[in-house]
Amino acid sequence: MRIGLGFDVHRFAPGRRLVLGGVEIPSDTGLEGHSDADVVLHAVMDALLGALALGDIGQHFPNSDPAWAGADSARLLRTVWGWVRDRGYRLGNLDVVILAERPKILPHAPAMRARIAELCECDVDRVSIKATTMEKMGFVGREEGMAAQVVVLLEPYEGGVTR
Ligand SMILES: Nc1ccn([C@@H]2O[C@H](COP(=O)(O)O)[C@@H](O)[C@H]2O)c(=O)n1
Ligand SMILES: C[C@@]1(CO)OP(=O)(O)OP(=O)(O)OC[C@H]1O
Repeated sequence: MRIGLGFDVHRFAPGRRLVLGGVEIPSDTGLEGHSDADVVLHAVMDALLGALALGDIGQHFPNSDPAWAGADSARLLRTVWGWVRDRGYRLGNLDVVILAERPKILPHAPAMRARIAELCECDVDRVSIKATTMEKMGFVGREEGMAAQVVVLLEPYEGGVTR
């Protein structure tokens, strides 16, 4: 078994799309980033990479590389998940906490769970999404941006998938 921890932060930016957990959420304010700035999938990828001691997403998809400008983070996660699968692991479970004053995350959690489960080739009941505000404290509380934290457990598995 391997455990991994991921954390990411992105600043709010008016006029940008808000993509979280591979799902576009209607909002007049999105997140700033070189890629689509999907803070949730970035933390998922860092957790997976951490579990296998493969570094972090910045090493594999540098923000100085024009190839990743506007990148769909779901596409990057597919690549990272391929590395996990090729090493003979399946997803045990994955737990996400989104730190955001807004928008309300819970109505979008089922779609995010389904998308992450699809990308990580597992049943949706292995993927959890939770959210909390920061009670108006700190950069999240001031609505400057949002953060996501993820813990993942990988299990050795000859078949490669968890269905
Ligand atoms: N962006 C968010 C933040 C919170 N929630 C949900 O509201 C509950 C209460 O949040 P507190 O920070 O006041 O504890 C939280 O447990 C989530 O269920 C949310 O959906 N989106
Ligand atoms: C995936 C990348 C690619 O530029 O996305 P960014 O939007 O730059 O986001 P960040 O979490 O700051 O760093 C990860 C990068 O590797």
